[in-house]
Amino acid sequence: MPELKVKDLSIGTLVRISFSLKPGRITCISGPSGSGKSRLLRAIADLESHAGDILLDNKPQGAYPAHHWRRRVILVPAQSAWWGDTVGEHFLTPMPRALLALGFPEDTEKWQVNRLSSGEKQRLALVRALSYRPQALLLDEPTANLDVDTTQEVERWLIALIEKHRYPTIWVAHSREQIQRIAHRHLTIVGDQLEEQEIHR
Ligand SMILES: Nc1ncnc2c1ncn2[C@@H]1O[C@H](COP(=O)(O)OP(=O)(O)OP(=O)(O)O)[C@@H](O)[C@H]1O
Repeated sequence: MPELKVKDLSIGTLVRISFSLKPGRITCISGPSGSGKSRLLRAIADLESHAGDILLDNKPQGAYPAHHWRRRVILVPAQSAWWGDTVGEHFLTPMPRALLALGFPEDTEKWQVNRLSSGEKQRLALVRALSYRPQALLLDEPTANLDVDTTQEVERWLIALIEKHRYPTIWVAHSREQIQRIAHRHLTIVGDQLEEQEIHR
């Protein structure tokens, strides 16, 4: 997978921030509520207008039709939207292995969306994103609705996939313990900038 580069990006209160995401590496981003984590992800996903450059494999965001970029650099928001009636119709390709790995039964793709719990929605939104065969992942608090055991199961599953497919990944996280478990790099929003944090293990 290619590298994802953010150069001199300004969005909301963040001013001219730059960083690179390496293939197969997880960059955790943390920061106080309202500091702009979700907006940063939305800008990188080309869902909000912004100043500065974002490049995938050295090709700028503007060189891709927006819908192509959004499939490649895919955002999984904290609260996922579901537009169809059944789970399976949201997947680009059937995802039996991922569903099995997350402990979902075989008929999950036939489930009605309106029966899903918030934790099921959150995990199925990850499966849906992967069905689009992305080249980079932007994960906004992907385990926020999950209990401790399920959180660690999803972490292990995601880490294995990120390593296998070498997705450059941003993972917004609040929990210090989670960041210690999963991050290769940790950036925190401080004022209008991102600050590098040490990861204590
Ligand atoms: N489209 C927008 N236009 C102007 N301001 C916005 C827009 N979207 C969000 N904001 C504001 O920008 C700030 C940052 O929002 P954002 O959702 O990125 O915060 P966050 O760091 O993800 O917070 P949390 O941890 O609570 O989810 C907030 O004050 C929010 O109200």
